[in-house]
Amino acid sequence: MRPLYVALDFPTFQEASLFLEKNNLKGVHVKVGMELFYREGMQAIERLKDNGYSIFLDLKLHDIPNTVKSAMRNLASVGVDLVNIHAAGGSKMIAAAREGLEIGRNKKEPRPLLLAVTQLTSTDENMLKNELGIAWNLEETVRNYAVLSEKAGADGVVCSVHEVAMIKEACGKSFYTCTPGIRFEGDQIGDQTRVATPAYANEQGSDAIVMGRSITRANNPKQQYDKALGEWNNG
Ligand SMILES: O=C(O)c1cc(=O)[nH]c(=O)n1[C@@H]1O[C@H](COP(=O)(O)O)[C@@H](O)[C@H]1O
Repeated sequence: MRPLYVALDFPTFQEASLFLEKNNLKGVHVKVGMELFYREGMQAIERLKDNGYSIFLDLKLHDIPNTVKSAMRNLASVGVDLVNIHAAGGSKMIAAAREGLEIGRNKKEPRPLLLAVTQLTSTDENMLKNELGIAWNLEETVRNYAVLSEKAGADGVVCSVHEVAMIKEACGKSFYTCTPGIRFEGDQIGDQTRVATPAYANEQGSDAIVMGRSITRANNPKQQYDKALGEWNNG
């Protein structure tokens, strides 16, 4: 079954684990991002792993190749499912990230998959053109970054659901697509712009979805999680 990663965007490990326990979400797939990691560090990852969680470690590395390689070597040892970088770091940085992962991986476990963020799901056409100064349109930018990432050794990308089919066509069916920006019909979209429902992600063939606030900030998170899982698995 393809995973639904719940984004544990909480300020402390205590709040994150209380959330999982209180809502009977023990053992689900989770994503740890900057908010939690910058406070709790690798200990949080190790504790989640000890408790049987599958983890997407979302730190979106973007630096010179040598620094990214060394950082990835350290991150790899803990044995998470997925790690990510920004494709905008370029092909040398992406290749260095892959090298770091190969060197640092725990040989008893599968190597974490390396995903490159194409364009954040909060970015829209206007921002791309008028703030980032990118001449391609959004679709072309995402496609070009995906192709660049694939050639440089990434296992897949983070993108919006709307770009999955195009990326699979350009990079091959097995190139992994992880899609955040997931909302239920009628939800507040907040700071996201390229959003889609879990059902549409299923229809478009995403390999994994990431869902945060529509579950974590809901009145009944467990009910929303079950609803998302139902849509995601059955369309
Ligand atoms: O790499 C990511 O996880 C990511 C990439 C992206 O383009 N957009 C995006 O929203 N994310 C992450 O996915 C989560 C989405 O959270 P919600 O908008 O609350 O569902 C956040 O933790 C983001 O950091």
